[in-house]
Amino acid sequence: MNLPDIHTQKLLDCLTHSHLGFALYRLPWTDECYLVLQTSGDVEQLADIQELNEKKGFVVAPFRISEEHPLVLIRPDVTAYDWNEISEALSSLECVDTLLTCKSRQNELSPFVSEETDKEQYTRAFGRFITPLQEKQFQKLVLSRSSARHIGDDFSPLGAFVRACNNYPRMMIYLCHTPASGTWLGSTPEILLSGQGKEWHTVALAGTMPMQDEVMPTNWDKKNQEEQGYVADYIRRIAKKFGNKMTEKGPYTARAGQLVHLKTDFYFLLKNTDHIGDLLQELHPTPAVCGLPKEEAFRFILNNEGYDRSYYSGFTGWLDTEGHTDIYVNLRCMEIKPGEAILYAGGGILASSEVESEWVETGDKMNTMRSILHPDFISKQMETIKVEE
Ligand SMILES: C=C(O[C@H]1C=CC=C(C(=O)O)[C@@H]1O)C(=O)O
Repeated sequence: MNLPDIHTQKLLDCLTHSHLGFALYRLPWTDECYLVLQTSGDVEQLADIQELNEKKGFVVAPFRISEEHPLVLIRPDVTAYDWNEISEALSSLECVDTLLTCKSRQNELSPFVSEETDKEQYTRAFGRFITPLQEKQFQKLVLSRSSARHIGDDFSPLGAFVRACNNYPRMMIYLCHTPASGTWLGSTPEILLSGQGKEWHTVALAGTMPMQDEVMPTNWDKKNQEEQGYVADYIRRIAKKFGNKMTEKGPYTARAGQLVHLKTDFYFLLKNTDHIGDLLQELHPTPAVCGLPKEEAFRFILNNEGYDRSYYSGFTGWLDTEGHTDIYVNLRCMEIKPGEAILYAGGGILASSEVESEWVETGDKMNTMRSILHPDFISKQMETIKVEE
């Protein structure tokens, strides 16, 4: 994907610190992106996921809905597809001149935390997670962490979005901003729910290995298979509850950037598209980001993980049950703030998990975003890490 013309680049970057809500997203294996923009009023904030029933717009849902992290819906006052349409749509906005003068607000940077301290905190959290797993209170728990990275004043969120599109053809890439949720950029491999009419699709994605010199490893150990099996059992049950004629493909090895995961696809005929919010409510948070049993794991994570997941491991994407819906789990993502980016990643923990390999895995997952942070990284990355296809 090329960058749009310079005026459009500037406008899209300005939108990330404006009072408007917008999302730019590109679906896997496509080369053009969509723009969804709400041109007036505050974005809608919903009290719970079920309120998404019969709604249309771009959804940004946190891991847990709170006053600080509301579930937001961007009303599609303007929608456009490809840079030509997007440029035209933006240029004809009434507020275009005001937009160009929008300055980003100053932000107090997160205190510097060394890699060592990060690891110590993670290790302590791992200790809190592994004990109840070994005592069989949980079958699985997902432990995650965040890490702040400095970004220069000249950082362009749009530039990073385009780099992500070019580096990760298999992923859904999005750049989204609302005053209520902040600015987020992600490159996610995990569909939560997509479809149109009666035909719908969801996946069970779990288990991780690094790519081996552009070759996909397929030697999945018992821990990874078990971890993905839990997710698949859960998704299968929900898909059967809300759908008919379910078919299943997998598990198979699927690439996501410089990682591979185990994936099962579930295709089904949705009984009632008016209840999409109910279905999302039951799917989220899946055991790929939370744990089992679900409610207990959700509470355990909130009380013991030791930090705020915010919108990481929530879900995001386009919702339109009269057209097409493409909603993804918010993984391999970062929040962009003035001067810094907060990167997030986690991994499934079972009683047999080991802290060192889990720590390394979260770092590998964070590299998905880290590698698009700096413009000069693009050439370095081309040399050292081949682009996916
Ligand atoms: C929780 C994340 O990934 C999930 C998706 C695929 C594989 C995962 C794993 O192997 O643990 C996780 O369940 C993340 O990227 O932060």
